[in-house]
Amino acid sequence: MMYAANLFEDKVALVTGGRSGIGYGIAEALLKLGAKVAICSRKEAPLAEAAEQLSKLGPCRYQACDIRDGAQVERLAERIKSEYGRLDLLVNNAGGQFPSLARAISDNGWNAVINTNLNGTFYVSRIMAEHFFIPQASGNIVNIIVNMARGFPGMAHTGAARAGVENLTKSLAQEWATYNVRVNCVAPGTIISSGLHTYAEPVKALLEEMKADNLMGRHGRVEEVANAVLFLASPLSSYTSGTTLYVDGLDHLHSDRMRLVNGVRSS
Ligand SMILES: CCCCC/C=C/C(=O)SCCNC(=O)CCNC(=O)[C@H](O)C(C)(C)COP(=O)(O)OP(=O)(O)OC[C@H]1O[C@@H](n2cnc3c(N)ncnc32)[C@H](O)[C@@H]1OP(=O)(O)O
Ligand SMILES: NC(=O)C1=CN([C@@H]2O[C@H](COP(=O)(O)OP(=O)(O)OC[C@H]3O[C@@H](n4cnc5c(N)ncnc54)[C@H](OP(=O)(O)O)[C@@H]3O)[C@@H](O)[C@H]2O)C=CC1
Repeated sequence: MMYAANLFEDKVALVTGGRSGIGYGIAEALLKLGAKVAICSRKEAPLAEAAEQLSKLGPCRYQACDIRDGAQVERLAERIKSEYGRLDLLVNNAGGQFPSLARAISDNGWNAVINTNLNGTFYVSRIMAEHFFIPQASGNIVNIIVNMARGFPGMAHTGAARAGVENLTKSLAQEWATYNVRVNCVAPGTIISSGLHTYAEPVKALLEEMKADNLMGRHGRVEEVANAVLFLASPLSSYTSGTTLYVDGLDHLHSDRMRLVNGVRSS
């Protein structure tokens, strides 16, 4: 860890989807640098277990919350207010999707992915801004999206949702600059994390081919995504807002995304 050990001392951060994978890694990194952290996700038991582990590093509270439900997000904001009294950083990490050809995505499947990745991100951002960032006249939002720079064949729903988040980021960054709130995205490529375990064969088998395609010859690590978040969350990036930082070993410039379509076709 090369950032100053007290970089986030006295800062409070909310990491959605913080019970697993990339979100857990981000929460861990923030705690190591002195932050107080809250994590949320839908499944209470693994969330409580994650919070117990993370609490060994520093204060970590949890609350079950489906980011698609504004009322649950409001209750989460109230809880953060009563536990910590303020919020300095929101990491919109919760998200996901399933591989499918576009023509096979049901209306319900489409809506589930849009609601999770786009609507959920908006609800949490607006509610945390109203409760904390705007009254405090300070705040920071980092949205975890995905590399979809050249579209996302095989996961068109999430490509559309994440493109929406990227554009939302540009809008909120401008509207909320006056309140001293910065908003940025981190766009991971393929990262070795619990998220990848959710995919069935033969999509899983594609991961090796995708690794071979990558110009750095490997997949990314959770810590590499967390480090990008730390930079955007910190004063080291104080003049940066409305941008996207790729953590993808160049996949946004060079990758064969159609591999996924071929994998889904043969499944
Ligand atoms: C291959 C390399 C890619 C690298 C880049 C990206 C990597 C990652 O993002 S890894 C992170 C992955 N983690 C996750 O995706 C976990 C979270 N995902 C989910 O929770 C679900 O996928 C969700 C987003 C769809 C939300 O789930 P939920 O609301 O609980 O959905 P339901 O089970 O109620 O289903 C709603 C609707 O969606 C259809 N559906 C769900 N899963 C699939 C599937 N695997 N295949 C096809 N359709 C699916 C489901 O059938 C429902 O539709 P209807 O049947 O029409 O009612
Ligand atoms: N791993 C990778 O290669 C990449 C991942 N990403 C993105 O990074 C983020 C984290 O991925 P990763 O850690 O790998 O995957 P995980 O599946 O481990 O993490 C997803 C997290 O989001 C939570 N979550 C999902 N839906 C909701 C919801 N509606 N409300 C609240 N929480 C929710 C899940 O918890 P619960 O089920 O309890 O709700 C889980 O903790 C995701 O947005 C993912 O799409 C982007 C690019 C690449």
